[in-house]
Amino acid sequence: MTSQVAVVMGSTSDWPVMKAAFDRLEELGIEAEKHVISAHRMPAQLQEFGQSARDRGLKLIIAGAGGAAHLPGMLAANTTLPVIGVPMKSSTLNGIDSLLSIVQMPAGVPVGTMAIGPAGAKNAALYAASILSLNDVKIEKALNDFRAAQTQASIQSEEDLR
Ligand SMILES: Nc1c(C(=O)O)ncn1[C@@H]1O[C@H](COP(=O)(O)O)[C@@H](O)[C@H]1O
Repeated sequence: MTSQVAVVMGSTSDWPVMKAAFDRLEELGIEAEKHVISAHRMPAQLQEFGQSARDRGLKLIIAGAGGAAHLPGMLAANTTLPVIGVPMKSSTLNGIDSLLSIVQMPAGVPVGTMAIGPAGAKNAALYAASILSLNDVKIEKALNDFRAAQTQASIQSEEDLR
């Protein structure tokens, strides 16, 4: 089956965080593939990946990177598919560098930017699911089920506290 979403990261060191996005997509029944493609270290591969993404049948790209995190923006520069960026928490600047590199795109080339770290990675998958649910009732149902389970877990944790 063709993947609907590509989870792309700048380094294998980003995988422990980006796995949260990949796993959440899987839980929602969304076919995904994963790649390490650095805009800085693999510029030709990055361009080729971005420019062929739509023709390969992908619907959306989730891109995680840290530090001078140009990967999501450079993917967005090479495709008109939606790109969702996830800033990694960097060791020196706590991910503020990653966040600002991803969020401050020039007008004309948008990247939908999530929060720093694992919460951002999980929300990237949920946000991707919301977009795909516009044309897919199975994903819409999976999202509704996820929300209902989340609400139930919160109610239960409140009751456990008493
Ligand atoms: N921000 C980028 C890009 C890019 O934007 O092209 N390529 C790698 N990186 C980031 O460098 C950090 C350290 O990478 P290494 O652990 O490989 O040294 C990672 O968080 C990666 O996303």
